[in-house]
Amino acid sequence: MSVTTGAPGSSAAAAVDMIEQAKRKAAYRAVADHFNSEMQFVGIGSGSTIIYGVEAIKDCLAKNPPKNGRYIFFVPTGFQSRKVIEQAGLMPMGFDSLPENVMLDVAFDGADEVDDDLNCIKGGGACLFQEKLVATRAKKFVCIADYRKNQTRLITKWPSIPIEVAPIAHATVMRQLKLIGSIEPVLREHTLAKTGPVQTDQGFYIIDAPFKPLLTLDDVKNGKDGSGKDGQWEVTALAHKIKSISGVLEVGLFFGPNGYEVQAAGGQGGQKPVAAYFGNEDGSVSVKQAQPPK
Ligand SMILES: O=C(CO)[C@H](O)[C@H](O)COP(=O)(O)O
Repeated sequence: MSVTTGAPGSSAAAAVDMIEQAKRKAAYRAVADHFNSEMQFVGIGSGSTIIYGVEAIKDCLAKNPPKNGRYIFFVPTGFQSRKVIEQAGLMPMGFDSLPENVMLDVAFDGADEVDDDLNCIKGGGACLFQEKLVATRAKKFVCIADYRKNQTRLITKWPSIPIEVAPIAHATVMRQLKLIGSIEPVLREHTLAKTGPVQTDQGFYIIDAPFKPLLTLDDVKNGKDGSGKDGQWEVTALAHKIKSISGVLEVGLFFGPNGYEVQAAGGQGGQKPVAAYFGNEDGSVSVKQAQPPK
């Protein structure tokens, strides 16, 4: 997760402040549209933007508390997310404590980039595996971000795909990624006091794998070749290809049918969001959303 700072009063500080306001605006709109105090189980993602999502939920609950002293359980996607839930005075529940057959009413999370089909890159904060577990356990998965993440295609501004790998396999996975067209994948390392590879909540490593900008299904329908020839991939094809490499626990591409579509087909959950909210520089919020069920 990169954080830009600047001296108070400087133009860099004003830019940071504007981005933070954009995240907060998006979070409040997303929560107003998709959360209510009658819900029972809610997923909470990781990163800097979700902090505003939890703030918005807390504000909503202060105005409309659950009736009859009922609790809402908030399911985190990792250590940071659990801390955010606890610090807000909300009730955390571990993913593995969810009763069988229970779906989350909604899951909110940030994103590193979202395309026009609502495919996402996630994992900038090294939490992709648990984020995918939670997203696919939700009736609806909702992303919150600022305008920088809103792009037509993935790998437009965000440079690479985070991939969570078993430490013992990281070198062999990097080699495989190069063979399928990744341009110089890197093992993510600490940049501050500690040296060595970043470890996820599972004790795994993260490889950041750059690719050419990814094609959407519309691009393919319009005749473009997304099969990986010359390193040019369509999102779903690339996600399956990376996931099939031995040693990969999870790929930071959230793709395929969304929760509405999966449920309409008789299944549960979907890893693609049903809606993504982007706070803009001018204070407005843009929404990309899937058609809800009739
Ligand atoms: O996927 C994630 C963590 O692994 C985050 O949700 C994503 O990186 C967005 O973070 P931020 O809200 O700080 O921009």
